[in-house]
Amino acid sequence: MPALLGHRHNGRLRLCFLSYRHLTNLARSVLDEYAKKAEIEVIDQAYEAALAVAREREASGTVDAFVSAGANASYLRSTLKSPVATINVGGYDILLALLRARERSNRVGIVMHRRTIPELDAIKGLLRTEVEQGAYETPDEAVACVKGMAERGFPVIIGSSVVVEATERLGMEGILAYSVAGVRQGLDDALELARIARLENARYGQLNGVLQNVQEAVLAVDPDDRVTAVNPAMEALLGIPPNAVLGRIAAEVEPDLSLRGVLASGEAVKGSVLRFRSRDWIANRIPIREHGQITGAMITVYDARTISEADVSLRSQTRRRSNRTTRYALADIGGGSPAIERARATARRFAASDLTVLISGESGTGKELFAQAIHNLGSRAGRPFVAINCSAFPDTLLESELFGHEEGAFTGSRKGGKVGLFEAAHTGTLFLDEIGDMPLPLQTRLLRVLQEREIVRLGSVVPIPVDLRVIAATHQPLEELVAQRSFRADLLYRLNTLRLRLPPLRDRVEDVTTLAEGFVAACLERAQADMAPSAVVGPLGPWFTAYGWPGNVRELENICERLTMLVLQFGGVAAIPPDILRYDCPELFPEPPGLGEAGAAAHDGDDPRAAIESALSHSSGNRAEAARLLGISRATLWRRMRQLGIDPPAGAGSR
Ligand SMILES: Nc1ncnc2c1ncn2[C@@H]1O[C@H](COP(=O)(O)OP(=O)(O)OP(=O)(O)O)[C@@H](O)[C@H]1O
Repeated sequence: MPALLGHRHNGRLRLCFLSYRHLTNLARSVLDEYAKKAEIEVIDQAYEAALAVAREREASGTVDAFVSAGANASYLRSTLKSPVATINVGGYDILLALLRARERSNRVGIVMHRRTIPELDAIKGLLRTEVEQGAYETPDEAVACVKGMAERGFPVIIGSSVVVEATERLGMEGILAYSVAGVRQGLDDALELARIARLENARYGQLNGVLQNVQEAVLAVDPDDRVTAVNPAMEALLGIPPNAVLGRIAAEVEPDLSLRGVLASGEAVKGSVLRFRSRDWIANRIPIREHGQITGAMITVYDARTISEADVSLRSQTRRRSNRTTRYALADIGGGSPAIERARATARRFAASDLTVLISGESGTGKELFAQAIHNLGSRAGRPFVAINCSAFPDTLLESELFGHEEGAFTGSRKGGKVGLFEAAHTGTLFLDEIGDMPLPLQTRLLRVLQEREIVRLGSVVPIPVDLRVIAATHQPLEELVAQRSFRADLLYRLNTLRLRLPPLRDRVEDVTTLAEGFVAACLERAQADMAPSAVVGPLGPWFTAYGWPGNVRELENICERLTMLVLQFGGVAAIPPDILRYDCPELFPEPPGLGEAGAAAHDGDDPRAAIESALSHSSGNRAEAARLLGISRATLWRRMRQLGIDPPAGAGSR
């Protein structure tokens, strides 16, 4: 069923010739000539009867154009939507008819539909004929006109079929005004109109296809607010059967969808919000103009949820472009120690709420890992997770990173403005790492965002609502920062709603091996090596547990990567030369025991500075000799000296 007013069909052009008696008879010979060009149906009826047939043909879509004459033609044209070509009576036709009439009488009447021909008065003297003209609107008027002329002594009357019939009924002579040439012209016009109608219908068909398939609900009206187009999405929205509103006044179908305002003002109204069937919809009303004239208007209605989904996807694409994705879930958090189990259980609890979380813990204890896990476990999973390290930006840059800016907000601001991370994290989570390093003025702005849930871009005054969860992290004791007045107490209270404290690795040594095996396994997999992680970690267990892990899990991960590379290079832990092991992983491997007290001291003894200085003095500044005395490698000695700020003795060179 078409959703636009119009119809569609293929093949030969189809005409419907609607005329009455005398004209039909006149046309028959001509119609045969046109049989090659079009299918022509001839209907010999007048007025209502003709109209009923025409309507039926139009509804069934079996006719491209109609051809008719006189009153019939005007009647059809005022009622049908399809094109109607008219067979006209030209001046030459009248002249020929007059010449024929004059053979019978020099008193001739001419009765035409709706018109008289003033020029005839000028030539009637030439013809030496008395000519009386009459015009009619309805068949009854035609008959009355003919009767009047008969009474006034006009024995011959020229006119349309109705006139000829009425004249003949009075026993007088009627002459048809139409000519064969006029019929041909009418048929030619009809063919042209039919061809154009076909083109228009094809265009309609294409438009209709688009209309049927757009997701938005669409309704269009003509200048009288009558519905001319509607698509299935709109019918579904209105809860009406297909095509039930075509031709009806839109404002009566649904007052909320009225287009009268737009038709009257000619101005588009975009982005208005409608409440419909307990949902929010966004409507755009647009006038339709052709050659500057308003020929109608249309309304498109979108489900507000679609827009918010698109908004989320757009924002998360921006996020993806800036390499912000969550990689970790709770299952990726390694370790089975009671401390980490407690942290995991807390994270699970926190994920169930939407409150702000503050994660504290030393660097490398997995604060971001936990933040991602909380995000992925909660209702915002799948939405953006945007992380920013507050200590990594100068103050002003941090502000524009977080809040975004309008074009021209400051020198060097990006053309077209920039979406800030608060906006990028909309509907998701913003992870503010190293919150303790956030400058005070920005803390004030952050507090306002947490309270108001809206942001204002730099250089703008328009608040933009944001719906996000904030997870902050710190390795600094924020309470102390509050005491030193470098952190706002009220912000701390706000952030502190849910607090997750992550234990340092040294307090959960039992996790080291498990974690190490996990990191080694990942490395082996990346290198596509067929080796058990325990083959790497097992022999090194004592070293792993003896070390203090100041860098926590990040340091462990790093060392595991280096060790795995060495194992792969040398084919096994035992095959790695001790020197290389010490050189590549000095933090893990103290100098082999038994190399002397000085060596142990140089590594982690009571007074490494004194040990090194004494060895250097014994070796007269020769570093190779000092390293040998200390039982450590030259590289380790050099590194230790740098760490402790021991200058090489003068003149010692690089030996
Ligand atoms: N329990 C854990 N299981 C597995 N990997 C972990 C664990 N904890 C931390 N990691 C890893 O250690 C590294 C550091 O973690 P993360 O970046 O989360 O620490 P952080 O506390 O946020 O560090 P910083 O304060 O320096 O930013 C990451 O590569 C992370 O994958």
